[in-house]
Amino acid sequence: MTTPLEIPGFTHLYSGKVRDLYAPEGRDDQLLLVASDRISAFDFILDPPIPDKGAVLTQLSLWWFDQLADLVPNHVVSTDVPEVVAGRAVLVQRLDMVPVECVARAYLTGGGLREYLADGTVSGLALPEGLRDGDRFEEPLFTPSTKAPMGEHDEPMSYEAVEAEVGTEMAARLRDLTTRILARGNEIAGERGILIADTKVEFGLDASGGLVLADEVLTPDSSRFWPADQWEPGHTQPSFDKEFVREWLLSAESGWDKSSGEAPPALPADVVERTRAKYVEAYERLTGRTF
Ligand SMILES: C[C@H](c1ccccc1)n1cc(-c2ncnc(N)c2C#N)cn1
Repeated sequence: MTTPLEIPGFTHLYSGKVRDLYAPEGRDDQLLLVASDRISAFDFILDPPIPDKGAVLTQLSLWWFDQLADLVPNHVVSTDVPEVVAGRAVLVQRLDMVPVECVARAYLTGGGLREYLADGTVSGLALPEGLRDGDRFEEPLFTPSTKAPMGEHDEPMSYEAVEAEVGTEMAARLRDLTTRILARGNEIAGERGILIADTKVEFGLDASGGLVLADEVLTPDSSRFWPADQWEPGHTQPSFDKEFVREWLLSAESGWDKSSGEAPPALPADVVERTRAKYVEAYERLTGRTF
């Protein structure tokens, strides 16, 4: 992992795969959430970073927070951030984070599909037989998971386990909000030719115990974005944003053997640029704004 960026007036707290968390010196009620240009695929952080990815996804998340403000309050305090992270950082209210990865799925794929094929359930929810990769659920499903330590995979969590962790009332609230956020996301994205297959959101509790939407929301890093015009159940769907990266890494040209466990080679410039363009395209199609 690279050395985290030094930001005068802020203390580095934690680095995730693609984001970093800082504390403002002298203020313990806020945090600075910084999105890097790092891109992750096949469980590796790839090289090189994708120019502007952090800024595009930060601005997209801020737009989604506004679209969802009638549904749930959020943790955004200000976008007046240090110049060195301008456009790709957000000052947020420090919350008591709920220890559950709140995942909602509108389509069956990824880890949910693997669990379904193994035992007919997703996060303990029994599903009908005969579902295929990419099939759409009538309503988004709440399929929570644990918050695994860095580098490990989140484990599916049954709804009963969520209730045991946070209580029945909070569990119901988490399920309701998480599924409604994805449903709203798909209402809006669907009109713009993008399907959001699934998403992970995080909630925290404010000082008065109120539930607040935190982290990032409905970005290609927290969700699976699929081009709607290529949706075809029965096989892996193309990723809206990572397809060029995946295709190149799996091609003979890269020389990479995915099963080797070795880190992938650096991405060629054209793959980097075309991937950057997909992030900008997602932002502009969803928000109607120019990046
Ligand atoms: C998972 C995520 C993370 C972000 C960036 C880098 C690595 C992880 N994270 C968010 C908090 C957090 N804690 C207290 N209050 C908050 N408002 C937030 C938020 N958002 C802690 N971790």
